[in-house]
Amino acid sequence: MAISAAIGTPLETCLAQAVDANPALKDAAAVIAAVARSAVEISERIGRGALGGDLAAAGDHNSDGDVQKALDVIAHESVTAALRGAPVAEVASEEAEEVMRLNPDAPLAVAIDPLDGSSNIGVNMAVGMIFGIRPSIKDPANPLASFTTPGSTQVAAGFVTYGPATALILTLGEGTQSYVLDRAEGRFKLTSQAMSVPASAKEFAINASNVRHWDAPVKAYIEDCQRGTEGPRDKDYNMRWLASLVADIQRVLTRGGVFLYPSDARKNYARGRLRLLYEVAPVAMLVEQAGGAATDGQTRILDLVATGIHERAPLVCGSTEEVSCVATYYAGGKPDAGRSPLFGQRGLMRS
Ligand SMILES: O=P(O)(O)OC[C@H]1O[C@](O)(COP(=O)(O)O)[C@@H](O)[C@@H]1O
Ligand SMILES: [Mg+2]
Ligand SMILES: [Mg+2]
Repeated sequence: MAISAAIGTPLETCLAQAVDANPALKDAAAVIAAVARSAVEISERIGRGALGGDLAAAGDHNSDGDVQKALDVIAHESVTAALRGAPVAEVASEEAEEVMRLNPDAPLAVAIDPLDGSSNIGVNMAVGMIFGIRPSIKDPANPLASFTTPGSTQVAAGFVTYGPATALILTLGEGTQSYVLDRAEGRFKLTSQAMSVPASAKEFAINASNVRHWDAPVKAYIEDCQRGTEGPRDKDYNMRWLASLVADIQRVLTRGGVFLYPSDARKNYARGRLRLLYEVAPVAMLVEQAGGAATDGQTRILDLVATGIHERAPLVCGSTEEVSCVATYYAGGKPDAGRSPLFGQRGLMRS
């Protein structure tokens, strides 16, 4: 349901309007309201910085082998407590090894990254939360059933960015909206009814320290971006990398660009770093709903099916021109955009 409410309308009112227009969204709206309440709590905690204790204090390891920081655990506890009061049967959280069972008869399942961008905890940089909401599939023989369907089965998805402003980026399956936390009132208010990713862009985001591990197509694509107007892309690119998926994607949703966390040759990185259910699939839905594209290099993310709740997937997403250009490199080609002959001549002229 596209949101037609005026800018500044509270989230709860926008959700109520969406439910009026499509009653099937009632349960998803209740889940989103619960997630938003938790986000307000976490935002306040983050806003206190070191005054609220050492949020970066190291604890145990999570299912992926990452060290859990204090804020990872605080966020997980806050959001799962909120979801207990919502129509949620199962939760797949980054910070829990197994699927958590909440309200067995409830209609929905939620995949959640309670705290995204953990390396930014404690240094006053943007972090966030990511979630994808799916139908709960009641299959006693398969405890993972709700999470082993394609990302296209998500009924809603969103993320929160705890940055200079706390923002909620949301899709209920038709368009992507943004909200900002009004700190004085402790609630989110609509700031964009329809985010739109420009089709072409001149910014790429990738952790360039991994260049020696990348696959040949990613290396070739980034090299050609770096060659700027002297290469086949014929435009000068800028690079941005915040090490916080939510913040990088909020930028891409706002002014375009491409984000890549590709597979690479490091141990355990054959499918990149990001997790399919609670990072990659929700982001893909948000980006597609804003007119962008999301693939694993070649295949549409929303067609991928997880086989385990912490499974990873490579992610290439953002402006359609860039995402399809990366796919061209993966398919063994080079972009021509009608430019190859000219580029050849210019290359000759410049040599
Ligand atoms: O440290 P790297 O390899 O650049 O990875 C950064 C990526 O890892 C993440 O922090 C992974 O998320 P978590 O912090 O939830 O584990 C992304 O937000 C970010 O894009
Ligand atoms: Mg994350
Ligand atoms: Mg996380």
